[in-house]
Order: sequence, then C-alpha cells, then structure tokens
Amino acid sequence: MNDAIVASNLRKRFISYERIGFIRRRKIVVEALRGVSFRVRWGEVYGLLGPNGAGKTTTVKILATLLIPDDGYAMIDGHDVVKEAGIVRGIIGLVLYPDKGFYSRLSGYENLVYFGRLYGLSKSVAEARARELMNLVGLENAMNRPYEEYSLGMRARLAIARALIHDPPVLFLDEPTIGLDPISAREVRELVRRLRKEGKAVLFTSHNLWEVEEVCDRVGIINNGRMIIEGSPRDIKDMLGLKYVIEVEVQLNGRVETIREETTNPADALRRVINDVEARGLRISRIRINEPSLEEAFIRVIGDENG
Ligand SMILES: Nc1ncnc2c1ncn2[C@@H]1O[C@H](COP(=O)(O)OP(=O)(O)OP(=O)(O)O)[C@@H](O)[C@H]1O
Repeated sequence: MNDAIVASNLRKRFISYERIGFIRRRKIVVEALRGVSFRVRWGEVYGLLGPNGAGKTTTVKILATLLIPDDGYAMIDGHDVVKEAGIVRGIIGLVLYPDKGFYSRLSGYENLVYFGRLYGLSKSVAEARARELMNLVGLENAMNRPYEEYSLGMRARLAIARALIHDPPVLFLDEPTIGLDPISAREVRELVRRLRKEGKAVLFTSHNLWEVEEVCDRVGIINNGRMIIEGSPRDIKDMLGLKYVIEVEVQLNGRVETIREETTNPADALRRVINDVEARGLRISRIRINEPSLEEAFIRVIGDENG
C-alpha cells in the first residue's frame, strides 16, 4: 500500500525584489525549501511545525499542486504531484489561510453546492453533500445566511467543509484554527480526529503547539527550509532529553514538604522517591508529574538552530 503523502528532498527557491531607494530594486533569492522530506501514513495526523517563514505553506502548496518544486518530488497515494496533478487534485482537500474563493453574496450552503458541482457532483448529490457537511461542521443554523455575514470562525468551518466536499482521503489543513474561539477550535480538533478514525491522512500546520500535541500523531519541525527533527511528540522530547519534573508532597511533623526531582525517566524516578518516602514512614499527600511540552521542544530546537 502506498503512503498517503511522500515528500522527498523538496527544494523551492523564490526570486523576489527588494526596494533599495525610491525607484531602485535589488533582486533577492529566497531559499524557501532546501530539501524537505517526510512521509504521512493513512490514518495519521502529521503536524508540520516551524517558525514564521520556515517553509510550511510552501510545502503544503507543493503537495497540493499549487506550486511546482525546483527539485525533489512528492506523491499523494503514489501519484506524482507534478506529473499527475489532475489525479492528485481529486484525492486531496485543502484549507489554506487566509481562505479565499467563496462567493460573498451566496449563502454558505450555496457556496458548497457550487463547489460540489465544480467537482463533478450532480445537483442532487451536491445538495445532499452540502447539507451533510453544514451539519458536520456545525453550521446547520447558518445554512442560508450569506457568506459575507459569517464570522471568522464560521468562515473557517465552511473552508473545512469545502475541503471535504468530494470526500478526499488526504487533507491539508494550513492553520485551520487560527482566529477561532476555544470551543470552535476544539470542534475542529474533534473533526480532525474523526477524519483520522475514517483512515484519512491529515497534514496539519499550526503555531499552537499545545493543539498540535493534542491532535497530531507525529510532527516534523522545519526551520529555514530544512527538516530539523521528526517523530511523535513523545519521541521528540526523548530525543532532546527534555526532563519531566516529579513533585511528591509529604506530611512531615504536621507540615507539608515537597520533594522535587527532574528526570528523563519519570516512572523509575517516581518509584524511587515513593520507596524512599515509605521507608522513612512518611505519608504522601500529593504526587504531580509535569511532562515537558512540545513548546519546550520547539524552543530548544529552533533556539539552538537560530541562536
Ligand atoms: N511567492 C513568494 N515570493 C517570494 N518569496 C516567497 C513567496 N512565498 C513564500 N516566500 C518566502 O519563502 C519563505 C517560506 O515561506 P512560507 O510561507 O512557506 O513560510 P511558513 O513556514 O508557512 O511561514 P508562516 O508561519 O509565517 O506562515 C519565506 O521566506 C517567504 O517570505
């Protein structure tokens, strides 16, 4: 079985012009991608992380056939994104930020029917699918309101609904929860989990590392167009040797005392602390284990690279 997404040594350079005076401009070359590789399996949510300008959106655009790489290749379900762009477009759904392309006077529902027709669905199938998706993303009460009246959160949900209109097995979500309130963002995360359960592959970008940790099975951190580290959030923390903090509160002469230990192996450390405490005949009132966050891993990786 093919992997859902394969990116192999992708390179992309942009030529841009910088103003150096009132009229004069200087040509600059931006190395957006300098050889990015990764794979996403079916039923997996993969988080692509990196600081501003790292190359995340450029990668997503190449995978979604919107940009052609200068070098390297990418495959979606075994189809080359350049040579078989037409096939690839049929099997992917894309949410890009900021979202474009909706018709402001049409209702959310009418917009979805329109896009369904563009994907070749018959009128009745497109209408049924639009209704189903409006329900799925929680817009059933705003079906017939014009898009221009939609709030940011409603627009973000409609963008996800549009990406799902042809039921694609592969989804690219570029910052799908940006600007959403916590409840809407949680609904989007739940939707992503549901899609994973259906066996779809989801490539997810977000600057909210807590959210990435919640929803992604594996993450890749890119910086200056290069993949720096890849793995499950747990693996990445282990690779970087980030420490867990164990705090055990004990009762000592009517007072509360906290024993604190930093460790890369919380299970062993906790067992040792509990054995010590029990050997001293003390009573434990509370145990707390603080896991290092993906944010700490990110700062460590990017700080080391850029600092
Ligand atoms: N059309 C373009 N012309 C010139 N430079 C570009 C173009 N598109 C992207 N770049 C540059 O390529 C680099 C990578 O940009 P990209 O949008 O992929 O970053 P990103 O990781 O998605 O950043 P962000 O988190 O800010 O969205 C940046 O230096 C950006 O300025």
